[in-house]
Amino acid sequence: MEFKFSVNELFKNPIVEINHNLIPPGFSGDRRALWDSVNKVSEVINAMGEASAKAQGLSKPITTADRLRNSEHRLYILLDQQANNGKGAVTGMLKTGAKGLYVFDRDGQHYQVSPPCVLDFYVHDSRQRTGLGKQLFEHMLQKEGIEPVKMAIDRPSEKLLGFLNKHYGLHSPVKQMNNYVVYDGFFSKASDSNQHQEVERDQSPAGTRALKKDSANGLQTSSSPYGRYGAPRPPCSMGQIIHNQTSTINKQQEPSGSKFCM
Ligand SMILES: CC(=O)SCCNC(=O)CCNC(=O)[C@H](O)C(C)(C)COP(=O)(O)OP(=O)(O)OC[C@H]1O[C@@H](n2cnc3c(N)ncnc32)[C@H](O)[C@@H]1OP(=O)(O)O
Repeated sequence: MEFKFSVNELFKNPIVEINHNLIPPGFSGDRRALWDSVNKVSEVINAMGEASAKAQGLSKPITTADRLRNSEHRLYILLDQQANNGKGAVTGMLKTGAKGLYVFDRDGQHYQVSPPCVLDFYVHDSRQRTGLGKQLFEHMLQKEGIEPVKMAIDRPSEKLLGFLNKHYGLHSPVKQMNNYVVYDGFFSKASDSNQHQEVERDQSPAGTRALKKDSANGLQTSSSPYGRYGAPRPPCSMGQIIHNQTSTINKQQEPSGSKFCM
């Protein structure tokens, strides 16, 4: 995507990270230059946000300069510095950020988590399937020190599911009621000590559940160590409904209606 101004002058590197202050990395200049740069960054974000929404068939953009300004999200912007007669062009964007979510694993066990999420990902239509998405995604993984499997994906398109499968071997997504998708490794607890995510308190009413932060994605399981609450629980039918495992539900004898694990 080309702009009237030089994106090469605005952004000094082929991939830049923008946060809520909308200031391009490495900016130097007076107040007037700052105002001008922030306006140009906003124009880039709004144009890419709109193109992304259009590509995903959304009625309105989920990425705008205003929304970024009022969030803790990070937006990675990918440039082609050779394009547009040396002025450069913007070829991709990727927005990430932590979200407080309830997620269910395949057994219906629920977790309160605040994982890093893929929120909006777009490569310009004319440049898709040429490896730019991988380049941008890899940069993000490295900057955020996270594995793809530890991220939650907000309402992924078929293209993104294909992308994650092809490049990271992620398959059989665990679809959530909130339209997020996670993968099986999301729930594993191994090798996460070097990752840092915010831990949230459980909202369970009685406060009887012990909470633990277990993993990169802020995974917390609800566990009740004492008495009958410590006994293994049967599969949760709500979880099975969510994950479309109707055959399992039918096999169970449930005389008095559905059972909820909450
Ligand atoms: C949370 C969210 O943001 S969901 C929305 C994700 N964004 C979109 O769907 C917008 C339109 N799509 C895109 O912008 C891009 O295709 C992206 C961002 C998903 C991937 O970026 P790309 O630069 O195309 O990826 P890259 O070239 O590195 O990898 C290509 C792989 O992605 C997947 N992919 C990309 N485009 C397509 C497509 N049209 N159909 C099916 N799979 C596709 C395939 O696995 C492809 O490998 P293949 O060509 O061997 O089949």
